[in-house]
Amino acid sequence: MKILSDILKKYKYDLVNGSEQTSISGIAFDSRKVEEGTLFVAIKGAENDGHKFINNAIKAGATAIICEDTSGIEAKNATVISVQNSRDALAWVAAAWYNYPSDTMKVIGITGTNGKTTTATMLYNVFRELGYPCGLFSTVKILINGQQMNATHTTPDPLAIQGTMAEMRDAGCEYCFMEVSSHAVDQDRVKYIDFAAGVFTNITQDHLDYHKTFKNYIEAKQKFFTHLSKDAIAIYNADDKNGSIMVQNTKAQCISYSLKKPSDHKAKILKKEMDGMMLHLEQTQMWTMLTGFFNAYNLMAVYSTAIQFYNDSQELLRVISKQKPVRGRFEHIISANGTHGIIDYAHTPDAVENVLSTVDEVRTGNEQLIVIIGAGGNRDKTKRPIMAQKACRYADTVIFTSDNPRNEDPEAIIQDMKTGIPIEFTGREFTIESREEAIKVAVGLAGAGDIIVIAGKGHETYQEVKGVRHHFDDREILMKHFK
Ligand SMILES: CC(=O)N[C@H]1[C@@H](OP(=O)(O)OP(=O)(O)OC[C@H]2O[C@@H](n3ccc(=O)[nH]c3=O)[C@H](O)[C@@H]2O)O[C@H](CO)[C@@H](O)[C@@H]1O[C@H](C)C(=O)N[C@@H](C)C(=O)N[C@H](CCC(=O)O)C(=O)O
Ligand SMILES: Nc1ncnc2c1ncn2[C@@H]1O[C@H](COP(=O)(O)OP(=O)(O)OP(=O)(O)O)[C@@H](O)[C@H]1O
Ligand SMILES: N[C@H](CCC[C@H](N)C(=O)O)C(=O)O
Ligand SMILES: [Mg+2]
Repeated sequence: MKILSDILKKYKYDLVNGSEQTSISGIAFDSRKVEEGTLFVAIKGAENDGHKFINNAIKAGATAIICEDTSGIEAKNATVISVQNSRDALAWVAAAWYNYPSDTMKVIGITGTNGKTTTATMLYNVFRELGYPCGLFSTVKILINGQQMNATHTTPDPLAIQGTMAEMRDAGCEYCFMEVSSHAVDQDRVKYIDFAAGVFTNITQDHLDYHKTFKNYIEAKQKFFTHLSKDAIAIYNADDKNGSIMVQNTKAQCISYSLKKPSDHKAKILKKEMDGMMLHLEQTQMWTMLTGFFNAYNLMAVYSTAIQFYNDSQELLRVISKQKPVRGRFEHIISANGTHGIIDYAHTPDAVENVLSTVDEVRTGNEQLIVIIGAGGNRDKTKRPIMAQKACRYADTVIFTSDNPRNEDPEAIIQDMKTGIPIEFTGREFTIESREEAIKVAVGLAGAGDIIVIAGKGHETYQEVKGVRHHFDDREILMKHFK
């Protein structure tokens, strides 16, 4: 139990009804999760307005309400607090409820269109190997010193973040690595977290369904760096067109990394192969099991961040060079007869370009490249034809298939994609809506040495159709047909 005035101390609000001395047994922003004594925070969302559920929350036992609009509230005995921005207030009370866990550890937030999971996961693994207790928030999973919890979002809601971070604190974590999505910044999910560092990987087209314009998308990511404190460090990719823009308003100390320009940390790719590459970094040659220039950027992000907190460069490079690819990111499987399968989470035009151009660089040129690709439903529609166009640019054969159709018609999503097929490619594509069938056909077409890239779902173990998640795992299906 906590007293309302304690969790609102120093926060700007108006008391509309009741008393700030009200006791609170918990916090909820979903009326369906309210219990006796809960503080209910009403949020205006994309689909619903939490204000409509305030009276339900009170009936369910809420003793206090935080909201922006107090009209229509049948308060009776409930305390009603009016604030300017409920999402901001939710982030504030969530941090206070769990006694500010981010104050007790170094929290490092990683943002960017692509590379967040790869970078955050590698940082977590590197610091664990260096002997530090650590936590990780990622798209794939949440980890506390090796103990796994399921992830529902790339960056969860403020209550889930603060609650999990409190568990990290209780487990003695010294570091917490967290993917920070643009949705999370826009919705204040990470506000009032005391970040020790922020990392920017890159920004290219995605999420225009949500942000509407690329400019808004850039601004959402920039806001994350603008909110860092003067004691924090902002580490950014200087080769990205918007790298310096990200950090232009930050008070944090800025550190840059690059493969092309003068910067604080610089690397060079010496040799690239299917299963790794040789990098030159800090006067040292380092072999890594990750491949592709995009992974050289991820490794630079890892090194440039880690060296801020752990200053033995050689030891750091030794541990970084031992890192394996992250699940579903350029995951390479070879069949008994020598066909190569690559499972990758490329679900943006830039990621498709990067993965396929990398395959193109490491292939001999005599083998076939078959790409299986789809696009998610209820997400940015404008990226669909561009993803298709990129696939056709490098592949010999493209099989268009279903990803997570969500509430859209999978056939219509595929049709959107196919408008991006260049005329000269016509006739080299198939449409096989069933993803399993698409994988089976690709395996049937491929011989020894040929390469099948399965893009878009990476680590995912489900296919989401009309709100239901059916078990589906690209890796499992590929292995089955590889036998
Ligand atoms: C568009 C979006 O980001 N939506 C997220 C947002 O929901 P919302 O605030 O818009 O919620 P809403 O459904 O409109 O409801 C408004 C309010 O009414 C409340 N409500 C609703 C019904 C009811 O009966 N009672 C009630 O109180 C809701 O709990 C909510 O507080 O806030 C919720 C809680 O944090 C999220 O679960 C939800 O994620 C949805 C499921 C989602 O799909 N989000 C994706 C797009 C997302 O966030 N993706 C990014 C990563 C993307 C990437 O980097 O690739 C992520 O971080 O995962
Ligand atoms: N630094 C990078 N630059 C560009 N593309 C990348 C980079 N790193 C990875 N990719 C591509 O993007 C895909 C997704 O990578 P990753 O999961 O690390 O990104 P993410 O930012 O966490 O994605 P999400 O937004 O879905 O959480 C990879 O499978 C690969 O195709
Ligand atoms: N975090 C990303 C994942 C996309 C993965 C792809 N398989 C899809 O369903 O679109 C998103 O929500 O946009
Ligand atoms: Mg991710």
